[in-house]
Amino acid sequence: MLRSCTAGLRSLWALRGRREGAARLSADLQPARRLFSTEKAVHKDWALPNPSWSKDLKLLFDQFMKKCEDGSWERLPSCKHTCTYKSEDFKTYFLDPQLVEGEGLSQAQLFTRGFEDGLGFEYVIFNNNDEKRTVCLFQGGPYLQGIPGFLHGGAIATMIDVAFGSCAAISGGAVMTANLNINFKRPVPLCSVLVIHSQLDKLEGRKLFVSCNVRSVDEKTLYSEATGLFIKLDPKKSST
Ligand SMILES: CCCCCCCCCC(=O)SCCNC(=O)CCNC(=O)[C@H](O)C(C)(C)COP(=O)(O)OP(=O)(O)OC[C@H]1O[C@@H](n2cnc3c(N)ncnc32)[C@H](O)[C@@H]1OP(=O)(O)O
Repeated sequence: MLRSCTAGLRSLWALRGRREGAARLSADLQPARRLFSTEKAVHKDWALPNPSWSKDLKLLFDQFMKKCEDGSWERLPSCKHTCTYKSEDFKTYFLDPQLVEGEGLSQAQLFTRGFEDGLGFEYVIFNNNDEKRTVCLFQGGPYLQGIPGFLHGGAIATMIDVAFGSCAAISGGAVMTANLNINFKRPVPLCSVLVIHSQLDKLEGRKLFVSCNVRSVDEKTLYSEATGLFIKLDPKKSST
C-alpha cells in the first residue's frame, strides 16, 4: 500500500510540476482574463473526479452517479468559497454582519477544500433525501498523515463532521455540530478510499441525532463508528 501511495505521490508531484509550468507560462495574463478565471475558480464544483482520484474512488463515484439517474440519490456540489448552506441562513444567527458579508471573509475558504488536488481531502457526498441518509466517498491524501503511513484521526473526524452536516441538513437546514463521538477501530492507510454511511436516527425538536460507519471500499473493514448531535439554528438566537 505504501508503495502505491509513493507512486501516487510521484504522479501528484508530476502533475503539480506541469501545473506550475502552466502557471509560469500564463503569468502575463491580461487582468480581465485573470478576473474571468478567478470567477470560474470561485464557482468550480470540487466534488467531481480529478486526476488524483484512484480507480476505486472513480468506480464508486460512477456507481453512485448511476443511482442519481432515477432521482433517489443526488450528488452534492461543493465549492471552495461558498457553502451548501446559504449565508442568508446564518445572517440572523451572527450578530456581526461582517462575519457573513464583510471584507474579512474574502480569503475564507472551506477547510476541506483548501488543498491542491490529491494532497488533502478528496471527497464527494451523495444524499438520499427520502431515506435521510448520505454516503460520503473520501480519499485522504498524503498531507493528512497522522502516524506514518496512516490518516490523522482529526482528518477522519473532519470528514465525519462534514458528512454528518450534510445528512442533518436534509431535515434541519442550517445546523451546527453540538456533539461528535467517534470510535476509531482500525487505523486508515494513507491514500486509501473510505465510504462513510451516515443516517438520521432521530429528530427531536431542533436536535438531530445522526450516526455513521466508516468502511473500506469492499465494506469488509470497519474503520470507525460515530454518533453526532446537530442543532438546527434558531433564527431568534445569536451566537454571541
Ligand atoms: C459545505 C457544507 C459542509 C460544511 C461543513 C459542515 C460540518 C461542519 C459543522 C461544524 O463544524 S459547526 C462548528 C462546530 N460547532 C460549533 O461551533 C457549535 C458551537 N455551539 C453553539 O453554537 C451552540 O451551542 C449550538 C448552536 C450548538 C446550540 O445552541 P442553541 O442556543 O441554538 O441551542 P440550546 O443551547 O438552546 O440547545 C438546544 C437543545 O440542544 C441541546 N444541546 C445543545 N448542545 C448540546 C450538547 N453539546 N450536548 C447535548 N445536548 C445539547 C440542549 O440541551 C437543548 O435541548 P432541549 O431542547 O431538549 O432543551
